[in-house]
Amino acid sequence: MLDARLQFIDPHATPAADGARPSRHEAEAAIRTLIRWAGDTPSRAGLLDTPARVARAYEEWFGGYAIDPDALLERDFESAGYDDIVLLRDIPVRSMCEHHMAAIRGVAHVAYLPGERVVGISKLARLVDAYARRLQIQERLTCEIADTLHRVLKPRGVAVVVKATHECIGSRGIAMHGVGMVTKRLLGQFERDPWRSELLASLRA
Ligand SMILES: Nc1nc2c(ncn2[C@@H]2O[C@H](COP(=O)(O)OP(=O)(O)OP(=O)(O)O)[C@@H](O)[C@H]2O)c(=O)[nH]1
Ligand SMILES: [Zn+2]
Repeated sequence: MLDARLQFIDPHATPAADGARPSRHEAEAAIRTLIRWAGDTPSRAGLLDTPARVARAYEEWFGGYAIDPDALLERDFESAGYDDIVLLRDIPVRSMCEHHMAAIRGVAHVAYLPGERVVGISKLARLVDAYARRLQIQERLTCEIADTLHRVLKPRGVAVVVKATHECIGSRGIAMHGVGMVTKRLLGQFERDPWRSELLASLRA
């Protein structure tokens, strides 16, 4: 099933840059190596199925590589005269930091100012998820969501705000739980007033 879903390879992700994609068998062997390196014994009963489980979990956490984000926005509709802000708030962000492969958790707010066309709101949430479920830094995640929506839908403006906490600073290193990071990208008419102020007011509301 996974291989079928992996037909799309994101040009920015270069997943095959270090060689062909390893087999599931190789992935599970790598997890056994990590278990041993952590200090445990992969052959003990409780860990026997763990490599397979972790591989399946990786298919979910990194399922974004199999999704073509542009294709998510293919089906659009006439905006029917609506010309004000469309804002989808509090879209869950479940990502992985590319430095430590640790969880990034938070929300994204995605807004656009329609031109001729609008998209189904679920597609905005799917777009966030497609880029989140990859190895990321928050800045790139924010830009990729905004730039794709801007390029494909061609609205008058796009704004993306991501608010997230990073497990890599919450549970290791500086170990400061609850520190939040906020990133935003404003494009087109959101770069200037009056829409910039309108947007920021909508986000505060
Ligand atoms: N800008 C940015 N930095 C991030 C993000 N996720 C994690 N980081 C940071 O990436 C940096 C990697 O720095 P390194 O010095 O190479 O790694 P490290 O030795 O593990 O750093 P410490 O976390 O300070 O212990 C750390 O400062 C992380 O806090 C992100 O989304 N954006
Ligand atoms: Zn990290």
